[in-house]
Amino acid sequence: MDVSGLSHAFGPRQALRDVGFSLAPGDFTVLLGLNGAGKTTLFALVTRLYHSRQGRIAVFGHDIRRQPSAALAAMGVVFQQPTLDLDLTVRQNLAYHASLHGLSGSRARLRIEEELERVGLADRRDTRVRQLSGGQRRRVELARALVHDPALLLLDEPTVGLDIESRRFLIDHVRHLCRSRDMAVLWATHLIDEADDTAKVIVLHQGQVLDQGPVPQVAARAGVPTLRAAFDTLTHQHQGTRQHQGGAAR
Ligand SMILES: Nc1ncnc2c1ncn2[C@@H]1O[C@H](COP(=O)(O)OP(=O)(O)OP(=O)(O)O)[C@@H](O)[C@H]1O
Repeated sequence: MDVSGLSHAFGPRQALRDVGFSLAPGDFTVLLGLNGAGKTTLFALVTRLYHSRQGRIAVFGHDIRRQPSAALAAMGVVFQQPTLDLDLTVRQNLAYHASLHGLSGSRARLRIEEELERVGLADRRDTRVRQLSGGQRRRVELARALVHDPALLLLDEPTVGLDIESRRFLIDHVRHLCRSRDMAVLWATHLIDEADDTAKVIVLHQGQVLDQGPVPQVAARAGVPTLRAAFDTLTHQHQGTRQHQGGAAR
């Protein structure tokens, strides 16, 4: 996926400013930012919930404005807010999604079984979602996002509200998928420890990308040993620059 020059404002509030990055197949990239950094706005633009007026978004060659169907077909999304129908069974939720993506009959059944098997929920296929735990629901959402075999997986704060075990399962599973399917993953979070040294990171703060790249490189550029320290350094520097600019303008 290639994003360049992306900006978005809600009235006078600038939520994103000139954001750019690229994701290659097999990349596990953490979009790291505090609450309000602009992560959800970015997801909304990439998934066409909002329209981008400034900038370009292309999903493996498909421009989101000119070829929206092809671009959306190439991505799977786990939104921040749960979006399963609680009164439908696990399988019904996935079947509905599969048919939206043009999968039906035996192909859909096969793909649903494969993904439920992978997240360890094949034996809950006929259970209503309402009866599942929070961690299990998240796993169903992940299976659903993958049913149509996307080349790009987007997850917005996927571990919020999960216990340690469910969180570990989700991270390990997604990292494994990334490697085994050569899938590009964008994992948005405010939890720094979800980006280990083998991940790439995009540090998003107050709508701007402050730095991006492999975690060790981002830390080295900031002149500190860890991503946590790099995040603090970058955000403090940014704060300083803004205050300086504000002062100069007055
Ligand atoms: N619909 C909206 N109308 C006005 N302002 C908005 C709207 N949605 C987001 N914002 C503002 O845009 C900025 C970015 O918000 P966004 O939700 O994208 O951040 P975030 O990084 O996803 O944070 P969180 O994890 O809390 O959702 C914030 O200042 C927020 O208040």
